[in-house]
Amino acid sequence: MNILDIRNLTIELETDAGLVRVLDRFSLQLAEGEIHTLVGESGSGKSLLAKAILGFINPKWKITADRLWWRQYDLLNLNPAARRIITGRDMAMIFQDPSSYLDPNDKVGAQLRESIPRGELSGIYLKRRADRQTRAERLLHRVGIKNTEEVMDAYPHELSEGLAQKISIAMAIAHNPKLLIADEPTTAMEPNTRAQIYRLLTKLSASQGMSILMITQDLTAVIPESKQMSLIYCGQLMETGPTEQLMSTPAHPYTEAMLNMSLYHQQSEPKSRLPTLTGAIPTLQHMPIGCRLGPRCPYARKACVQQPALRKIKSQQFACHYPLRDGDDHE
Ligand SMILES: Nc1ncnc2c1ncn2[C@@H]1O[C@H](COP(=O)(O)OP(=O)(O)OP(=O)(O)O)[C@@H](O)[C@H]1O
Repeated sequence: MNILDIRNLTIELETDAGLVRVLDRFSLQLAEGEIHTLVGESGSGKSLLAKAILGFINPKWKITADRLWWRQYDLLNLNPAARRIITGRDMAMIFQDPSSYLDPNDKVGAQLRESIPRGELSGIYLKRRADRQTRAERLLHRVGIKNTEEVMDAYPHELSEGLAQKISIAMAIAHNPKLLIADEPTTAMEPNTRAQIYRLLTKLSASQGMSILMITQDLTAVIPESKQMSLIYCGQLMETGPTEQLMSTPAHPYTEAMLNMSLYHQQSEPKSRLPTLTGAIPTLQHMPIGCRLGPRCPYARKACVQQPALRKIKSQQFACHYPLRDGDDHE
């Protein structure tokens, strides 16, 4: 069952050059307990999508959607107070740089204790304080930290990058969210630490039935446990579906190009340059009309000045007039 259902979400921002569509009819569905990876180059609108889901919205942004549903809640039509309650209760986010999340002036223990929801503690002050401490230690155990006393007594800058990220995950899951948005949580980490963080997130998702929207810029960061994947380019959905299927038989030229790019980088001694995209990502003020990949796409033709509708082959969906594989049933 889809716990998050986004259909044709559009976000327009006011810039010096006028109103710009940073998300253009973007759709995404996330099932309960599922890990779904959103892949897109820098500036493609991934963080804005996360903000729209969490409700961190500037009142000046123009947001429309056929559907922006979280569980049974129609998020766009909730009043701000109700939305804040639902987001605070059900959702959490972690970031690329955990230190942006942690207060540098406060010891880790104090911050962890503070992250435990007040409503879950009862009794007199001394009991609540002791319970907070026990809950904080338990949180550390859940993220695989054993030397709890030492870690709680440290300031954030005294922690390694991986440890700091584990603390930010512990704080994010303190209220048992149903959705965790992980915005490039391992970028710039060394491979071992990266693998540890991924293992931890996968374990948490499996043990708590927590859905995770994993955000990344490149396909090499897509973990096998992420059964679903979506690719976004300049605010438009290019392709979405089962990760394995998209990796083995991409239908969209963008998915193919991203795959080629990641294969190229994985070669220890790259000999041949696999075909990827030419040119550069357009600026916000100069978005192409129709399919925004058009000017960089090797298969583009006249029809691409019209934005393609989403088409479907089994569970794989893509927005392309000239896909690498074809299907019959249109959505
Ligand atoms: N508040 C804002 N006002 C104006 N433009 C914005 C604002 N926030 C984001 N943008 C622009 O919207 C586009 C999408 O931004 P976003 O941060 O969502 O990209 P991203 O895919 O998350 O990139 P990255 O991977 O580098 O974080 C970018 O061109 C960005 O400059």
